[in-house]
Amino acid sequence: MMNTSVEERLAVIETTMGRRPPTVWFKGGQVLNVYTGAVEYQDVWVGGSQIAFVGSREEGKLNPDSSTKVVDVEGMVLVPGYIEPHSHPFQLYNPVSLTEKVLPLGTTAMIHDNLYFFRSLDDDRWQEWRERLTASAVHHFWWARLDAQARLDADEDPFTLERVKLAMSHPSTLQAGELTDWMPLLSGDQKRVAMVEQAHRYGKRVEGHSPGASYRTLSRLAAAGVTGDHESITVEEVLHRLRLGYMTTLRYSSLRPDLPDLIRGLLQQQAPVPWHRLMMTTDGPTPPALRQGHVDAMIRVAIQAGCPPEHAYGMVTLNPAVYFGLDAHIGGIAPGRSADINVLRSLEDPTPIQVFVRGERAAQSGRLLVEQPQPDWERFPPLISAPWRLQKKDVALSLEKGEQAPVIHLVNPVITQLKWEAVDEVDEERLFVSLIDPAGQWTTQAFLRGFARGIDGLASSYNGSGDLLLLGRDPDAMVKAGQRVLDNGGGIAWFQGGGESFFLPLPIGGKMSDQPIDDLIEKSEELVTKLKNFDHPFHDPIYTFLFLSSTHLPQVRLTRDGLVRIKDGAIIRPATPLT
Ligand SMILES: Nc1ncnc2[nH]cnc12
Repeated sequence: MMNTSVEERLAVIETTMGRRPPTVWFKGGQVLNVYTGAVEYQDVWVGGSQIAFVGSREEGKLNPDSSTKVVDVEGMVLVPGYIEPHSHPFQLYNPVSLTEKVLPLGTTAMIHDNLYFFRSLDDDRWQEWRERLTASAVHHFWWARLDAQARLDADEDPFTLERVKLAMSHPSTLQAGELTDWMPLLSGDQKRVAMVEQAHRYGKRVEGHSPGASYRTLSRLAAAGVTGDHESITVEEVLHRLRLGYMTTLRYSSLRPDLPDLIRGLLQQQAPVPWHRLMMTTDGPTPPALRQGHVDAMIRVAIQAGCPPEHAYGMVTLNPAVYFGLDAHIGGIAPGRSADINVLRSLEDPTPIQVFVRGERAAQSGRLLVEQPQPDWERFPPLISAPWRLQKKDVALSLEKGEQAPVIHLVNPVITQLKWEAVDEVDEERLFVSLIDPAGQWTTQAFLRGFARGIDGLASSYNGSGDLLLLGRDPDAMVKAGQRVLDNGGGIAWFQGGGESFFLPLPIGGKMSDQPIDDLIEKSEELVTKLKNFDHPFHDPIYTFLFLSSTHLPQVRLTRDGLVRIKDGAIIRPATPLT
C-alpha cells in the first residue's frame, strides 16, 4: 500500500484551493488521460509531491507565483510514470542499480521479487533494507515468495508460515507469489493454503506461475485463490486466463519476448480485447536486454504490434495500479495522485525526455538527476566460502568404462531433457556439470549437452539455488574457475587454454554486482559473445546459469540432494559428500 502524509495532503489541498502557489506547472502540453483514453491539451499543476489540478489556470483558480517552477511542455505529451508489475531485481544487477538504469527510461514504480533477499537476510535486516529503499525516487513494492524454487536444507527452510506472514503483512508487499511450486496448493497442503489465505486476508494479490497449464489446471488454481499470471506464450493461453478472471500479464522478457505475437493474436480475435485486464512485464531482463530499454521498450513494441497507444500505456500504468489497489496514488495523471509524470515527444515514442517523480524532476534526456539510497552491501551476507579448496574429484563425475551417465540436454536456454549416454568417447559438446555447496559439504554431478563446445572451465555463483555451478570439459580449469569465484565471494569466472578469459565479480550475495548497469551490459555482452564463439546456440545464457539449479522448470535440475527429476521429485543421481 502507499501512504500520503497529512503534510503532503495538506500541501495539495492548499494548492488546489488557490491558497498556496503550485510547486510545478506543466504548461502548454497534451496529457494522456488513462481513465478515458483521451489525449487532451491540459496544463498540469503540482502541489508538493502530488497533482493538484489538471486543466487551465482560470478553471482551477490557481495562484502560481515566482516560486512555481514552470516546465514548458508545448508540443509534448505527458503520460503517467510507468509501473513494472513483475520485477526480478537481481539479474546480475541489484535493486539500486536497476533503479538508476530504468528511472531515466520512465519506470517510476516496480513490484519486485523478494526471493533472494528473503532467503539471505534475517527479518530485521530485510525490513531495514526495504525501508531504506523507500527513500528512493522510484516506488519500490514487493512480492512475498512462498517457496524457494530450489531444494533447501530441510532444517533451514526460511519459508515458514510465520516468516511468510510477516513478509506479507508489510505495507510494501502487494502480493504472494509467484507460485512456482503450486502443486502443494492443489494437493490441499495446509501450510500453503494458509499462506494464500493470509495474502487474501491482508488484501493482497496472489500471483501464479503456470507455464503450459491447461484451462482445467488454471481453473483449479483460481479456485485455490490465484488471481494473476504472466506465463502465457500463446493467445489461447491468454484467453484462458482472461476468461477465468486472472489479471493477465503479457511478457516481453529477454528470455521470452512473446508480447508482439500475443498482441497481434489478441487483435485478430472476433471479440473486443479486454485491455483493462492486461498488464505487461519485462520479467527480469538480463543486462544486455536493457540496451533496448525497459518498460518504455515494451510500450513501443506493443504499439508497433498494433496495440492502440492508450491501451499500451494503460497496461503499464492504470491497470497495474488498479489491480494492486494503488490507483488512488499512482497510475494516472489526476488530482491527488503522486506527480509521477513522463514527458514524451509523442505517444509513439515512449522513452521520456523528462521524468518527474513525486513532483521532482528525477531524470532528463536519459540522465539521472537524483541520488539513490545505497543499501549497506557490507551487511548483505556474502557467498559462504569455508576454508576449503576445490579439488578435481569435486567437480567432475568419474565413471567406469562403458558406464551410462546422466546427461542434461538443453532444449532451449532453460528447458532440459535427461538422456543417458556412455561417455567413453571424448565429445567436445558434452561438458561436466556440477553444483557444489560453497560451504564444502556436498557436490552433485552430471553432464551437460547443448550449452557450448570445448569450454575448459566456467563457474558461476549466480544461479537459482545460490550454490556454485561449474561446467566444462577440463576438471583442472573447472577447479581454477570455481576457486576464483569462491576466493572472491562470488562471480562468474571462465578459464580457457590455461588462463583466465573472463571474470565478473558478484560481491552481493554471490548473485549481484555493485557496478552500474551500463558496465554490466558490456561485461555480460562480452560473456555472451565469447560463448557464441564456442557455439553456444541460445540468446540468453545468463538464464541458463540461473535456472540449472532452480526447480520450477522441467525436466531435470541440479540440487543439493542430487540430480532431480522435477515431475515426481525422483533423485536420478544423489549428491555426494565432499571430503
Ligand atoms: N521464476 C524466476 N525466478 C527468478 N528470476 C526469474 N526471471 C524470470 N522468472 C524468474
